[in-house]
Amino acid sequence: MLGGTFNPVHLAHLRSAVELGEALALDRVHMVPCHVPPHRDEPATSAVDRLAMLKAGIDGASGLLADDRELKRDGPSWSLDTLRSLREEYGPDVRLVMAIGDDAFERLDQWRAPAALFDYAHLVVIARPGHKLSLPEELGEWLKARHAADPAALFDDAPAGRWLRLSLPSPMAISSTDIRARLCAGDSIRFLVPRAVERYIRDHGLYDQ
Ligand SMILES: Nc1ncnc2c1ncn2[C@@H]1O[C@H](COP(=O)(O)OP(=O)(O)OP(=O)(O)O)[C@@H](O)[C@H]1O
Ligand SMILES: O=C(O)c1ccc[n+]([C@@H]2O[C@H](COP(=O)([O-])O)[C@@H](O)[C@H]2O)c1
Repeated sequence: MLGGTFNPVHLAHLRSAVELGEALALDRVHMVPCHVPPHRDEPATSAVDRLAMLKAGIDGASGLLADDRELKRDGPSWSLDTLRSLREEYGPDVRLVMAIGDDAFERLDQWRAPAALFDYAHLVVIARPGHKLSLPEELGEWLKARHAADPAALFDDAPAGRWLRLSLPSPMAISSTDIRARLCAGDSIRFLVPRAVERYIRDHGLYDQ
């Protein structure tokens, strides 16, 4: 599972999903747009538009799924509920992985029931270019016991419960914030998002361009 606000989805999200799947030999990657982001202001762009852009961006790519399960729940889109629902779908024995970028990982201690997340999935932290990972001391200490040295160790003994930081082959310094700023300024976003996402943004007049 790779969750996100995806406001809008960009090539680093999509490339990360593909490379994550390959690096860990995953059967599929559920890309899950949040309905109501738990720890940031509600985006001006609706969850329906963000999901539609994600679908357009994935464009049938093998192994990637645009997963709308958070849009079906009201209230904050807690990842704990999403993992619980994936675990129910796949059963107790399948290895589940939740992937998040460095920036999200640094704030894990502010998430809802962070320890309980590990009951449902492994956590993989994707190195984000231009970002030096810096964990609050207490969070770093707490995570030590759950650290896996490599992907083999991550999957060694249990379908959930450990974490690992991964540097993927094609890191990209792209962010949705930067894309929104470019659109606001009337600048090009060509080659930062898939062509179909660019078209959707234009056709729906999103981001005040
Ligand atoms: N360039 C990137 N490289 C690696 N991981 C990324 C990158 N951009 C986003 N992520 C990760 O993907 C997940 C979803 O990201 P999100 O939708 O918040 O995109 P974003 O570009 O960080 O958006 P914003 O700039 O609005 O915060 C998060 O876990 C985030 O850390
Ligand atoms: O469950 C939580 O408490 C929680 C708190 C902050 C973020 N998340 C999830 O982390 C993912 C990345 O968040 P964001 O804000 O970087 O798009 C996204 O799926 C969010 O729903 C989840």
